[in-house]
Amino acid sequence: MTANIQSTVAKSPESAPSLERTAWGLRGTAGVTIAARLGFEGVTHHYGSEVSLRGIDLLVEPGEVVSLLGRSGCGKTTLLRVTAGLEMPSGGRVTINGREIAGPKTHVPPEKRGIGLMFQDYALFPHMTILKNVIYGLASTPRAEAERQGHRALARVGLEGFASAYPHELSGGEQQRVALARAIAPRPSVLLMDEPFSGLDKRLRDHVRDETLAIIRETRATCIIVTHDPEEAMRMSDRIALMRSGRLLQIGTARDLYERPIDLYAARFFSEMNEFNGVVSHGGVETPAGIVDAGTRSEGSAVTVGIRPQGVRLGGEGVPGRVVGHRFLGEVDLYDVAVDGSDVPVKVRTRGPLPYGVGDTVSIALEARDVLVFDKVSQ
Ligand SMILES: Nc1ncnc2c1ncn2[C@@H]1O[C@H](COP(=O)(O)OP(=O)(O)OP(=O)(O)O)[C@@H](O)[C@H]1O
Repeated sequence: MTANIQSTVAKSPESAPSLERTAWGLRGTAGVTIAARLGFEGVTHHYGSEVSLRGIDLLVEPGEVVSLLGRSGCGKTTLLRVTAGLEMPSGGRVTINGREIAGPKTHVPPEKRGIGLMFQDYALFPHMTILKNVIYGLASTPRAEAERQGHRALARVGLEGFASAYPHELSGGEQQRVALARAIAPRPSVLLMDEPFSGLDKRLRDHVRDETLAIIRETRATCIIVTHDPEEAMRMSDRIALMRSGRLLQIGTARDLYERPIDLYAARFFSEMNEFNGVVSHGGVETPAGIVDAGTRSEGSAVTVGIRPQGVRLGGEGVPGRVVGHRFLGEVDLYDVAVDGSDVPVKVRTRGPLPYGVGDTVSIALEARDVLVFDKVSQ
């Protein structure tokens, strides 16, 4: 299900102007909802004997967009499914505006939660027209009104000309837009999106993300987006909830998580790292890349120092090394610099190439803001 602009145009039904197929609808025309506060208190979940959620506490403010970020299997989708009512929590509770929708004795059915869902595979019904797909969640609304809302949602995603088409006639990108229109048509107060962009061609993805975010903001829905892509999380959300092994490891703004990651695992999520173990001595830690400030770590404690490759400068004063690798990556260049005391070369990321080649002697120096010191980790 790859989507690209060419296939988009090629598949246009004759009745529809092909140019419109890449343009989204007018901004400000998505239906507005009353945003809700979504709460999780000690939410746990098991699949049989396997624990998938281990006590999730999280409050998502009305109209806030929060990304659930984490590696495969950490429980992101399960938390979304518990919220939607597709899974029952084993413990804890989920609330909307303080009202319990899932708890030890409560299970509000999915269709009564006022929640819009968008799945990774879009989950469109192949035998239904696009309009029927979009108004699927409006079963209790009078038909004419449901169709009016459906057309409006389709217009907002720029697909009003495709109401009577079928999903297979649309590209992946267009199907994504239909899924979005379906999710917003009932004006849900909470919108849940599970990897909504993962099926899209990379060239389309940024544009689709921006348009989708504009629609989310317009609807004012409270939104949770599941992703395993840190850049996507940073781009899309007000706050990021980083998950690991069924737990919320850290929650904060993109800047919080990038600048003050709670541990090395969190730091690794947002950047490649040069990592060295060391011991705090006289307020500093000696590493093969230079001495770094130990911050508040106590004297004699074992630490792991993480250094972002973009925080290593080449040239000038610093620790001597030798360039053992150089790759051109377009916007940046990546150098590998061998230094005494480390079997692994120091990775250095520069904006554009520098006048050094493999075999050259260089010196390296560290930018303090790209140096992070954590308790020593074994892995
Ligand atoms: N239907 C199921 N039956 C049994 N175990 C499951 C089921 N669904 C998920 N799991 C397990 O529960 C854990 C959490 O899965 P979940 O799908 O929530 O993670 P995720 O972070 O969304 O992963 P992904 O990014 O791969 O979708 C994993 O260990 C997974 O193997």
